[in-house]
Amino acid sequence: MPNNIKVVIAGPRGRMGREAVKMVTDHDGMQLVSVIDYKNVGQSLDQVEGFGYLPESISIYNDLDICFNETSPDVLIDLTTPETGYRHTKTALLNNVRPVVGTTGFTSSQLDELTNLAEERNIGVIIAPNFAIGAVLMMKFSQMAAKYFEDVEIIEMHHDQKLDAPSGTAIKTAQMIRENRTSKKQGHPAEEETLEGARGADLDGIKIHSVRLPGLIAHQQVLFGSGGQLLTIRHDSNDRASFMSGVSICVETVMNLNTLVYGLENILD
Ligand SMILES: NC(=O)C1=CN([C@@H]2O[C@H](COP(=O)(O)OP(=O)(O)OC[C@H]3O[C@@H](n4cnc5c(N)ncnc54)[C@H](O)[C@@H]3O)[C@@H](O)[C@H]2O)C=CC1
Ligand SMILES: O=C(O)C1=N[C@H](C(=O)O)C[C@H](O)C1
Repeated sequence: MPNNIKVVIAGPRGRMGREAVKMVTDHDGMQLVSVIDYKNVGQSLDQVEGFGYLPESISIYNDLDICFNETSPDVLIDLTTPETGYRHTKTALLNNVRPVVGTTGFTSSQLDELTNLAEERNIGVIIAPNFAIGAVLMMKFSQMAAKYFEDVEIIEMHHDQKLDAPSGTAIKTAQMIRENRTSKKQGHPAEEETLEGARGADLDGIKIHSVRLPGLIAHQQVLFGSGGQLLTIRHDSNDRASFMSGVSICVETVMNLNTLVYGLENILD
């Protein structure tokens, strides 16, 4: 396949952004046409530390409208922060650039607003809280298990530089489990927290516990319990390369969408 999908990446110096720059640069069917950052604006990415391997110059922009106008990307990959990612996604839609969003931490009203905007503009968007295929399977297996186990708690564990809690993956997992589970308040009916937060966050009765420690990357376990048995479904991303095949699938798929898709599981066969 020739270099036919033109891609811009927001957040290229980040942990995920650096992997995405490599993935797009190495991909025969994609061309990195520009990046969005607030540092080194007007310079070329190959002059920035860690990007000396790039074979050609890639302009760094801060203003999205100018970037889109001058480099005509088809797809924006956003790997930034919740506030910036939301703003970028909206601007991309208004410029007919298709967003593939890995950034987590959007509120449900922001997701609703972006869904409506995509529909109005008749343009595809993929928002994927987790691009790792193994994580998608963990979520799907958990959704299956929820038919048989009504008591479940989620423990997500991430590196200590993560901004949002709970993780986007944990929220998506709970939402998928909720589809197969009768709403239930778990634990003892009279249980009380003697230390606030001890029982974790609550999504329709599903408890979510967030761990943040140096040394971790991205891990989650979903625990299902019933009389005399415990089922644990666990996924570990030990390297951010684990997310890149999912990013690549999303970039290719978003070219043929005209609505917003929330979750990689919705586009995998
Ligand atoms: N969907 C998925 O599979 C995954 C999603 N993530 C999410 O991706 C996002 C990024 O994660 P990391 O790379 O670990 O974070 P990071 O902190 O390493 O990178 C974020 C980057 O965004 C840049 N940035 C912030 N504001 C900006 C702006 N206004 N314009 C341009 N760039 C800006 C920062 O300079 C930084 O380089 C997070 O929301 C995280 O939760 C992370 C891993 C996997
Ligand atoms: O910030 C991260 O690192 C990750 N964020 C995503 C999330 O919030 O679920 C995906 C993955 O867990 C890594």
